Amino acid sequence: MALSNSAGSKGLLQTRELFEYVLETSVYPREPELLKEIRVITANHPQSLMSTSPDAGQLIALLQKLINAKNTIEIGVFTGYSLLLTALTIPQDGKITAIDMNKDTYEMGLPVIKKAGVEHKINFIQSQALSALDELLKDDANRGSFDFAFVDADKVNYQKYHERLLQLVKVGGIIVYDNTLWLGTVAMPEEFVKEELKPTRFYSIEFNKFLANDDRVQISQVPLGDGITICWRL
Ligand SMILES: C[S@@+](CC[C@H](N)C(=O)[O-])C[C@H]1O[C@@H](n2cnc3c(N)ncnc32)[C@H](O)[C@@H]1O
Ligand SMILES: O=c1cc(-c2ccc(O)cc2)oc2c(O)c(O)ccc12
Repeated sequence: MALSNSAGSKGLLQTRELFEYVLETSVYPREPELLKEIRVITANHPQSLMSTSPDAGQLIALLQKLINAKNTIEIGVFTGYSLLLTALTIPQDGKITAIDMNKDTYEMGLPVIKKAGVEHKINFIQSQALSALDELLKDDANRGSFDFAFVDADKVNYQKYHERLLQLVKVGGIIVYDNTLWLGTVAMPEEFVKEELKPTRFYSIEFNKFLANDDRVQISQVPLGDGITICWRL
């Protein structure tokens, strides 16, 4: 099924044909049916573009499998594409702490999550992410307890999330940040960038430089979806 949040564009690849080739050849044939359902539901939302792209999602699931992720955290749920992806990937007794200030969008995808039989793995916290993370940090049992974190929310706060996640994610765990290439604008001269994209472009450039110099993590920035940066906690 070709419907996607980003099939109307070429992602970050050279041509739309090449992007569609990757999706049609390697991504959609392996995408679970219920994730496709979340994409269909999300397509009706005016901000459907925000959904994690299936090609990036496929790599995220692979990373989770590789490290046997069991206890995970997600900042930025929206309608639940990345949430369901994680819920389908981790084991039956795995847990996801899923944080979003908007519960209405989470509830759009919830029937599909229930149909998948994975709701029991999810602790949805409706909150500003910073305060939710600070709350988690108050309990010493949470420190170093998470195997995997996925961050896909307000880019202005990524550095603040990073400092907190470094305390919550165990050594050997992984933190993935979405949108680190911000629609390709991080490498465009500022005068060519649409006004509404400029603030996030600025924060993304600063965050990318920060991560490049952070020796608490080993990183790889991957041009899938809108750019994801994988951080391995050292
Ligand atoms: C890009 S969408 C997440 C997409 C999601 N990962 C998916 O696969 O569909 C960003 C989400 O972050 C949430 N968000 C933005 N800023 C936030 C904040 N400061 N605290 C909590 N949630 C926030 C928004 O409500 C929105 O649902
Ligand atoms: O406006 C966007 C677009 C995206 C986006 C673009 C291309 C992809 O392959 C994936 C995602 O992501 C966004 C996002 O995460 C956000 O918080 C706000 C806006 C957008």
